[in-house]
Amino acid sequence: MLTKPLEQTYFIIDFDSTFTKVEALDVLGEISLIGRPDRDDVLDQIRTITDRGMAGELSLAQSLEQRLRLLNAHRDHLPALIETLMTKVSDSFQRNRSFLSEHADQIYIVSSGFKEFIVPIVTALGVKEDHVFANTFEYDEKGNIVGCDCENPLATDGGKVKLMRSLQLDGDVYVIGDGYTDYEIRESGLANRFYAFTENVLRPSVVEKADYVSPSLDDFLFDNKLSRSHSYPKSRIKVLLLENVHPVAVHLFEQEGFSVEIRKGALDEDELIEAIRGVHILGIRSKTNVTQRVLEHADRLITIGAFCIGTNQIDLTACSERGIAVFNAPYSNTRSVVELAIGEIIMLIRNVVSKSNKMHEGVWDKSANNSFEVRGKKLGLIGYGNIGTQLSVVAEALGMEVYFYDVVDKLALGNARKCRTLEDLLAVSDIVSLHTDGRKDNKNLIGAREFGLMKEGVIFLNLSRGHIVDIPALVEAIKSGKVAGAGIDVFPYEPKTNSEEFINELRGLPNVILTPHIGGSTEEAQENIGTFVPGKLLEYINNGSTYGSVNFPELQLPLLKESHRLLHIHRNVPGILSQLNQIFAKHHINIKGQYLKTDEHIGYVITDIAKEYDEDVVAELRNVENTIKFRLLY
Ligand SMILES: NC(=O)c1ccc[n+]([C@@H]2O[C@H](COP(=O)([O-])OP(=O)(O)OC[C@H]3O[C@@H](n4cnc5c(N)ncnc54)[C@H](O)[C@@H]3O)[C@@H](O)[C@H]2O)c1
Ligand SMILES: O=C(O)[C@H](O)COP(=O)(O)O
Repeated sequence: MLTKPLEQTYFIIDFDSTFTKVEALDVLGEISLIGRPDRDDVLDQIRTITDRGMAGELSLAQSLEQRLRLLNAHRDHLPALIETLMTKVSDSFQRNRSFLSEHADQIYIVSSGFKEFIVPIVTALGVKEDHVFANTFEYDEKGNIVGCDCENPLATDGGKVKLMRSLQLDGDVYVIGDGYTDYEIRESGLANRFYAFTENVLRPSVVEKADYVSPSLDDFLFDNKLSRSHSYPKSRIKVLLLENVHPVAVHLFEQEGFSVEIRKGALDEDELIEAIRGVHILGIRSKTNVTQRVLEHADRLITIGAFCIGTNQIDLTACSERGIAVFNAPYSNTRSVVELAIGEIIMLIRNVVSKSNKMHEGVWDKSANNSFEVRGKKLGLIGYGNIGTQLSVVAEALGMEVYFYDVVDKLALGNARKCRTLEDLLAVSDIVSLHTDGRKDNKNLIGAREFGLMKEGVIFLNLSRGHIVDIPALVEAIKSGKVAGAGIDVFPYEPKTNSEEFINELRGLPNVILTPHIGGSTEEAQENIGTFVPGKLLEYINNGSTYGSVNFPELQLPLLKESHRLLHIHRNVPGILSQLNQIFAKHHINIKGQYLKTDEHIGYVITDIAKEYDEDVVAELRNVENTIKFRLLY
């Protein structure tokens, strides 16, 4: 928080690696040294000198003089430098242009860089030209840059301190910068606070001296309750990703400026309770159970991403009741499951597994007994959703006859035939493949009775969820010969990590392919999921859109432009919308757009309002009875 009124507070901002992402003289070197065989070596030398200067190991005069000599630059290189720097303005400065222009009277740029390139960049974002204090180049008669104006205090050691003394600012002075010379202003007593700016570079020796660390300008503005582009600094949004989620997802969240923690395996309930505190976004796969108990400890959780299809591991009702939106990737790995199922059907019906095992023991058993083609065989699909339908199409292409049974009336694709009952499907199929979702009611859907109804010598596949099949009944059916071959990818209990032993009664049985829940584990699928799910989570976090959520009323919203967006999640009881609108009316709030969608548990109201609003409104909206969660987007 500011300690003096805004008009009596001055913001002294560094240029290189603070206002811009880069050191301008490094960029100038990249331009001026083009074509030189030793370019990379010289650029390395320039960077080393810059870093030593910034860390306080070299005097400023030494650092400037040595770098200018190595640069060999010319006046004609400056337009290209300015053009490049324009694209390198720090992201949070770009986002907060309005702060720079609205408070131009309080903002000064104090830099040991050069006005020739600083002025065009900072004035384009609203800073006043006469508030820029920096060096100027000296040129020879051919336009070569040969040095700098030595009379300028900023060209000398302790230059920023001398300059600040001469400014005689009457009020509080806050310095924002990444370098040691910025800290020196505070050390000299000419500033009240020094904020180490770490968005582009983190210098431990500078951070150590800082009063505060600002990972971005958003953080600085948030901490001082100043006008800003984001209601909450992105660096403070914590993302926890479990179960080896693809690195592309980590990259996407980091690119957004969020703080990301990753863990390789799944966590059990107590471990997750410990880890979930302070987390805003949780990313899991099929093995992490998000229970009511876990959610009771999720003090900051806004949204959960299931980086897979199944969401049966998440207590969706409890999430809705707490206003936590859950998203998954319903299509990204379906093809991978289908390909594995087809491969397994062929391997099992040809008895390849047993033959291969024997070969490894030195047994040559060439025969056609119990080996069949898939062409013309009857494939029975239980569950005709995204995977079942895709498998149906691919299997038909191989010449199989497809039958399916689904609890919902589904359109048959191609020549597939719908079965009226599960019993009808079991009676007709040579191969039975399970593709239902993992809802609790489906526990032991396939047990002794169902195996009894199948054909003798049936091939059985489960690549859906482990609890849907009664494993002792399957073991019995395999031992009796009823099931001639089985492909099982999912199990009622699955090891949490790769170092835990897999214990199951199916181990060691003949013509059984056991796979460690890898139906969706291909490079392609994981990368697809790693891009898709963060896309959904970011749309929700940044824009409020819930399109594709598995537990929230779905709303696809227009992008937020020149408005604030109020997101209100409440228990679905009558009268909430009118209460919200009464509050808006009372405060003369200009509503620019409003959207409402409800489901049986919750209502979701989005209201876009003009940027100028009375802060009391927010408190009143939060206090509306039956409010579950409230967020404000800038
Ligand atoms: N092994 C893996 O790695 C892997 C990968 C992806 C998906 N899966 C699992 O595969 C299964 C299918 O995925 P999907 O994307 O096709 O799901 P989906 O939701 O699109 O389809 C499931 C279908 O099953 C039907 N259904 C539910 N209960 C049924 C029942 N008792 N009898 C008949 N039909 C029933 C539903 O009506 C729905 O049409 C899910 O359990 C999913 O979690 C596993
Ligand atoms: O639900 C799914 O998509 C599959 O079961 C895959 O789960 P996984 O991401 O944990 O492998």
